[in-house]
Amino acid sequence: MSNPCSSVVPPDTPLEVLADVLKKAEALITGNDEVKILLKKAIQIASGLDEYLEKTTTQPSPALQELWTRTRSERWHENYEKGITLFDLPVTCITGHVEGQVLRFFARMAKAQRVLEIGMFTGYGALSLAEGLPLDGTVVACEIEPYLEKFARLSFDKSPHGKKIKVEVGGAQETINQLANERQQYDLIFIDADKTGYLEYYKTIIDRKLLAPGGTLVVDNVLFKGQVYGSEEDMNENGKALKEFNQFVASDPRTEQVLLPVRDGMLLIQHADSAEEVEKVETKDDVYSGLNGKSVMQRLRLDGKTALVTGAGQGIGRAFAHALGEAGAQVAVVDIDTLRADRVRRELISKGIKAISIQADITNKEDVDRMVDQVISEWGALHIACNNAGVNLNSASKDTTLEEWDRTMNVNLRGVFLCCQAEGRAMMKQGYGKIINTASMSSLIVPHPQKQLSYNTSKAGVVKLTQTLGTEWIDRGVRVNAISPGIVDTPLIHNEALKPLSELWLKDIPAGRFAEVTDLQGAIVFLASEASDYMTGHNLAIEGGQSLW
Ligand SMILES: C[S@@+](CC[C@H](N)C(=O)[O-])C[C@H]1O[C@@H](n2cnc3c(N)ncnc32)[C@H](O)[C@@H]1O
Repeated sequence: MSNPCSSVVPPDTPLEVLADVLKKAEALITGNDEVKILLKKAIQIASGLDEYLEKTTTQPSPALQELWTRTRSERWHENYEKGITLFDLPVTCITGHVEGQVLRFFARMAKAQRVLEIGMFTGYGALSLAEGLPLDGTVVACEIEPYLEKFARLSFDKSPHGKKIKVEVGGAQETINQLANERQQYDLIFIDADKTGYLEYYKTIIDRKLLAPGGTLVVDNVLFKGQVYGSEEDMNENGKALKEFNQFVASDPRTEQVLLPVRDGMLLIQHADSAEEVEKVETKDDVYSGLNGKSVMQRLRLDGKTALVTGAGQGIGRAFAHALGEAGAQVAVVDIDTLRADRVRRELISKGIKAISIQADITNKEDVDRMVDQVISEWGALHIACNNAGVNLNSASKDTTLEEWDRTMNVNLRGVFLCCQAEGRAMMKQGYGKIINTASMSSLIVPHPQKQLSYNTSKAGVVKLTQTLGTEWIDRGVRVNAISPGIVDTPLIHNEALKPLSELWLKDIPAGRFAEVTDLQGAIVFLASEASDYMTGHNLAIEGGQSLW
């Protein structure tokens, strides 16, 4: 990938301007060989740096490369003449490879969740920022040109990170006023729109607290091709605006800043008052500073953790696998059905989550041991285990066959015991682990009018097993808890035989609807995270209030 600001397009950074000036001087010199040699050397150093940075920086993702190529080959001037764009946009607008990578690093280093970009153009910066965010991160990108939203979206749709980007079409000042009215806050803000608007953007961001505490504001083009420190005569309107902007920020006691000479200059700004405010605070305990320095949201993250979920090929297990992965864990998708497990594994990989699939029958001890061994040999540890696989067979108790009873107990109770035992042994060796068993609301009430003695009994057994293990293993660092879902809208309840019961069930649910598998995702992340470390043996019912009626 080459620089858009090379020979084809006018110089766009102080270095490019310098190289250009030196080349012009070289062309004018006649005779004096010594001066020529010195000029050549100066040209080499000035014009070689950007290219060297391009080469030594990690190459962009395929989606960014494609976006770059499309941006370069678009006929921007013609678009303007035909009225497709409101303004005559120069191709040098694009952030580009090195700066894009810097933005990606900033997003990662700041552990940013929420990013605001003012001035998107074709989306190179927005996509670079999105690539640096966790799966649940968001970039709001402001852009005045409606055409650019469509242009950028084509490339965003080809990237797994594109869906993190929301484009706000319109004047950026109006958009950020609206965001401030909504009391939105961002961990990272990138200003890269009309230069004469910078000061107002800055004032709105700082005065109206759009920048979250501890957040960073990054402002692009603050050197403006060297004009801000060059002679007044060479300054155009934008150069003047940026000089004034830089002076204002430098003398603002509310912020501190550093100017990095990356390409056309990137100014990093943070709130300065935090150090003084912190001094004034009397109680600086774990509540104030966060346990081990981590905020509660950071303690809910599962980065670096490894997890397995049984019955993850569909329904609740699949939702658990996605939730754990979105929170940062690497996930082993376990199912008796290889194809289903692999399908979910591929879903996770497509979202950038590290995942493997394991075929295992949880009623078979060898399979269960192999499942745990495989996770540990793949990732070195097992931190989180969700024992979710189960069956639901129904019959009036007087007619319940021994086969139904045995099958239900075999999968729902014996299988969960086998899993807990193998997982608990591995976790106790590590001194830390989280086991979450899927029980059921039927461990608390007797759902009706369907008859399901063996199911209810097995799930009550899962709760007692959870309580017993939860108290037995807590001093070895292993927490065992259960989630008891109410009636979940999974393929299981769309079974013809169960359909007539739906209306009756709905009358019993204060929430007035069945649970969606997504209703359970917050709970699984919480129970898997260190935020719930003091909870053990608990049965967490998520049933829209059904067990209370
Ligand atoms: C330098 S380009 C942005 C480059 C972009 N950050 C990137 O990563 O490639 C500036 C963009 O700001 C947009 N813009 C200019 N004035 C604006 C305004 N008042 N509100 C919103 N967008 C504006 C322009 O249409 C242009 O696309």
